[in-house]
Amino acid sequence: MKLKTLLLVAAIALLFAFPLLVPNPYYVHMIERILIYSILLFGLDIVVGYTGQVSLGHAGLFGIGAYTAGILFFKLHLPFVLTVPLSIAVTAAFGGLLALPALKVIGPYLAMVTLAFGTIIQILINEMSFLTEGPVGIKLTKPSLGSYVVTEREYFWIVAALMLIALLVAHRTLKSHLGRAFEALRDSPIACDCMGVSVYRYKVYAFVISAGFAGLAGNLYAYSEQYISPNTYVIELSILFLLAVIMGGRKSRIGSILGAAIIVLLPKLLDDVVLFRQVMVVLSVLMVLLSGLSLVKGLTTIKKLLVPVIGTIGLTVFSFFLKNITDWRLTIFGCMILLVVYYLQDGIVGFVRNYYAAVMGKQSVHEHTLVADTVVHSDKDVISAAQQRVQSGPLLSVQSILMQFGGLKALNNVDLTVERGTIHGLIGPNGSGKSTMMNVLTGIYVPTAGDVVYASNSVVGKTSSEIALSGIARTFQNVQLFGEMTALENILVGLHHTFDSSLLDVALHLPKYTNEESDARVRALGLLDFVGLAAEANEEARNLPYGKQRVLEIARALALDPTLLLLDEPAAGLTAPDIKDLLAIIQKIREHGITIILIEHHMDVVSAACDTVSVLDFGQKIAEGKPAEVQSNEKVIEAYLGGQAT
Ligand SMILES: Nc1ncnc2c1ncn2[C@@H]1O[C@H](COP(=O)(O)OP(=O)(O)OP(=O)(O)O)[C@@H](O)[C@H]1O
Repeated sequence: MKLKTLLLVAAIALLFAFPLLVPNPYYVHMIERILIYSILLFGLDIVVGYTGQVSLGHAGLFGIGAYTAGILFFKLHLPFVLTVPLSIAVTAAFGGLLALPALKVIGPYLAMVTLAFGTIIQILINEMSFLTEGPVGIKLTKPSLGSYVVTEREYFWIVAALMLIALLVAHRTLKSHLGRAFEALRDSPIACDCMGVSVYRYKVYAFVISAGFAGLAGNLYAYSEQYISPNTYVIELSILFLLAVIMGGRKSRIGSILGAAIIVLLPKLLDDVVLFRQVMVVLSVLMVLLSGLSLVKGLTTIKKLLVPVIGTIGLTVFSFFLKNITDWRLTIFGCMILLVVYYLQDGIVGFVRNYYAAVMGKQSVHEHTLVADTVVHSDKDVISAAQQRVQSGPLLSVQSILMQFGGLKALNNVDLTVERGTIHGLIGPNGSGKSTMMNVLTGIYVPTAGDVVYASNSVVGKTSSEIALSGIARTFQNVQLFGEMTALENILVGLHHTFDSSLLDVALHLPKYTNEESDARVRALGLLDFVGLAAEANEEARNLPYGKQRVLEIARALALDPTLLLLDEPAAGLTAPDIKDLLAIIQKIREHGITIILIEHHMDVVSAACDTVSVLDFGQKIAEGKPAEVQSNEKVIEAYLGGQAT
């Protein structure tokens, strides 16, 4: 930790000393460009790396930031201190606009729509000459502070300072509940909504915050170049930004800076054949050394290394036959991108991180540390049922529910009453409509007809996140964890509702946020302990054994402070000892006054846990009663045996 701080201080000192150490304005300007692009990439990484959305519209946002600065400077003569916040605000507003398609479409469709957004912005800049001066462009001077116009060197320092502030804000945001919400919506949008974290809202937040960074970068770029024109903000630039995030390494600020350096320096490198040869020789030597080490440590096979090693050495040898690199620039660039994207899918930072972890024989290193002096909490503290608004009467009343998919009635006129504090089993053969019922109760499906009354209020028509926040939590038949997040972070997403901090609280680390964060971490650890997963707190959820993933899902659901907990086949795929532990956990949950609906195929689990059981068959309720009664019911036996019972 100390070494890390020392390195950071040294890097910052070196950054500020750079214009003094290397006074050549060409190099100062080049580093300045890297810093500006880094700011944009911090933002783009929020959208691409964290929320998993594609954006080819960021060159357009960059242009909006630059033109806001240019227009305010040129038309209104506003000072730098005003154009900076205005560029951020205007671009953030456009980011909200760009978010709208992301709410409707995903993947290649989103790429197309954001690409169209970028193109429209460029055309508008070109055509709206009355505001933007069209193709002629706008000339600016370096910013002035009062009557004093800053020098090139001083401007570099301003950019460096703003880049560090942007870095800090991005880092803090992404390590907070906001960043966890962004990651959660990428890994499992359904689970995210069912944890009370609205996918809709957080997608918009991600685009707006990301655009704010693009706005700042655009503003600084305008003053840096002192001239802006529409042909800078083209689609190629958006693609380059996207490549920078991927090559540098997504979900990493260092990755963004590396990515920015690559896209600024690579064209220069490909201009100078001698420099290119030198860099390729160094790369080849590094490649051979690292490959040798990997083989010795048994981390990879010769077969896997063959193409990248031969490719790099081949490119190096090829460079010595080149007299002029200009004609080959695009081809070499393409080859490099192919090699990096294909072989370093986690980017350079991801590769280094994984390689280091593998060589050191450790699991991927997580920066999250456990709260040092964790107070040992009683179960009462970590588990608390949501406020029950109505204390008498059934907790849940499902009234004549019809759920139709085309001609198929997955639920056909089903009534269900769940009493408070009970465990209510829901069983039935495959395809009988049990999961459909869960989806109706949690707002994933809106029923064709009928009503669902929970704690005296109808939940039909409410969104999944609204229903979750009203106290209905669930687990999923196919585990829906946030795979790239640790067990602790998964629970923290469940505790999202305990946060009230704004972006400002997070960015400034105000006590409101730091208190909420440390309280949530203590509670998350308590919940992990409750289900016996305290030792796995820092393990990525996707690396946990299946049985542990299932109980982690239960702990995450408990984080929501539910009054009603829906467990969808929690024993599926579990070993006999795991099932025993699961039963103990279910009993403990019940002791805390939480009502449970349990879908289960294991009849021994149902018999052991449930007070009442309802049986569905072909979307209809065919029986209801105590487990023993239901099991001996003729209709139930017939349904399970497919009509062969006599
Ligand atoms: N989104 C959907 N679109 C079309 N049909 C659906 C949809 N969801 C469920 N169904 C159909 O509804 C019926 C009930 O499915 P459901 O998953 O609720 O059954 P289940 O009792 O949970 O089964 P299992 O025990 O196998 O999970 C099935 O015929 C299923 O194919």
